[in-house]
Amino acid sequence: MPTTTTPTTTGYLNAADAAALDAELMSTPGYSLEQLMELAGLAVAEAVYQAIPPISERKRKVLFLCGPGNNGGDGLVAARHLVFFRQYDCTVVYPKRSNKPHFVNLVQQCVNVDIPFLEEFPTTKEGTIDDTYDVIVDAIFGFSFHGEPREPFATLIQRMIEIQQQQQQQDDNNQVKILSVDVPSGWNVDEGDVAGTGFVPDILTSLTTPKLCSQNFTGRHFIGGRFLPPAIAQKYNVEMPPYPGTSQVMEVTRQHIEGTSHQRHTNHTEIQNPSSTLSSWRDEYEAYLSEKYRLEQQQHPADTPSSATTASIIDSSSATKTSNNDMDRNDENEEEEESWLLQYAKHCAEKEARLAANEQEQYGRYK
Ligand SMILES: NC(=O)C1=CN([C@@H]2O[C@H](COP(=O)(O)OP(=O)(O)OC[C@H]3O[C@@H](n4cnc5c(N)ncnc54)[C@H](O)[C@@H]3O)[C@@H](O)[C@H]2O)[C@@H](O)CC1
Ligand SMILES: [K+]
Repeated sequence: MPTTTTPTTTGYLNAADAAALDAELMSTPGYSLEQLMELAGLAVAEAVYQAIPPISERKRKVLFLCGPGNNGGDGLVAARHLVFFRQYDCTVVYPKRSNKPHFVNLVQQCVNVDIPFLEEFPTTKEGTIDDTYDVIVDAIFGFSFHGEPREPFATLIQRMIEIQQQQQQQDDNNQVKILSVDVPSGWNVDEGDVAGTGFVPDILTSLTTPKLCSQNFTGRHFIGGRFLPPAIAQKYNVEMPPYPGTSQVMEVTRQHIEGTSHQRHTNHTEIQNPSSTLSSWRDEYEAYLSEKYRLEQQQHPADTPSSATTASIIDSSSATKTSNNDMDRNDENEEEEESWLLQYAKHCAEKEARLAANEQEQYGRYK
């Protein structure tokens, strides 16, 4: 059985621990890469759905940039699931295909649902970069990336940066959003964008638990990968988020300013009271929860729990945080945890029911 280095105590995994956890999980009887990648990819698809929800006028266009390893595999799985979510048209750029049977099968499954494959970043008829996508999913590199990106992936990362630079000049709400899978590609897994590329995704979906490089990420942040058994989570000091209901992801964005015109980069500086380095996803989540409830109450006062309930959710969330650091948690704290989890889960279930009703209505238009 592989041994871990000293796990970080921050709740964020460094590259060595992420690899050790991954190896340990795969060597644990009962788990397979295929199964975990399927769940990871499903989580990514759900994060896309939540961050860039369907619209009624047309299908959303999603471009997947898939790298040579398992991060790219997550992208292939996510593309297929999004097609089954119905309101998304997916295209995959997969320039360096793995010939492992699992990956060959994943490609075939995408082909079976008519997903087109490209070798390089798409261009328009005029030869310029095609930036007509609603979302670009960066599934190029994950936690095994090191050094400087080599071709053909360096160019794919460069294209994302160029699109971001172009869009900075435009005041347009229809900007393409970039969602990175697990790690923003090109970032050092422990230290972030030390190469100074300037690439900052709008959305990050961390798998299993956030990696060290995401400590100062201030865009929308989801955690997915709802499969870690408690013994491994404990060994690596990973705290699983309280995923609501059947969801494969949970948003833990530090400060999520919903409804503002979402200017990339300026969005990062608009954030109020940004926490400095966070101690765990819980800090991020608490700030998010408080902001989310404040905004939802403003927008739909009759639809959201009362401020007293909200305050108690957040208070007991803080209480849980303290108690979670204490392995001898008492019953009272467990009850508190249950109470805020249950309230939050109930709120999410109501919201999901509303979304499902909307979707039902929209689906009729696509038939
Ligand atoms: N345990 C987990 O949490 C799970 C992780 N999964 C995914 O697996 C990822 C890790 O997968 P892998 O270990 O295959 O690694 P990656 O997908 O991060 O990348 C490895 C590949 O990138 C290449 N590479 C590395 N540095 C490069 C450079 N500078 N230029 C060009 N190519 C370079 C390597 O040769 C290798 O082919 C995670 O980030 C996550 O997305 C999921 O699929 C399944 C569950
Ligand atoms: K990535």
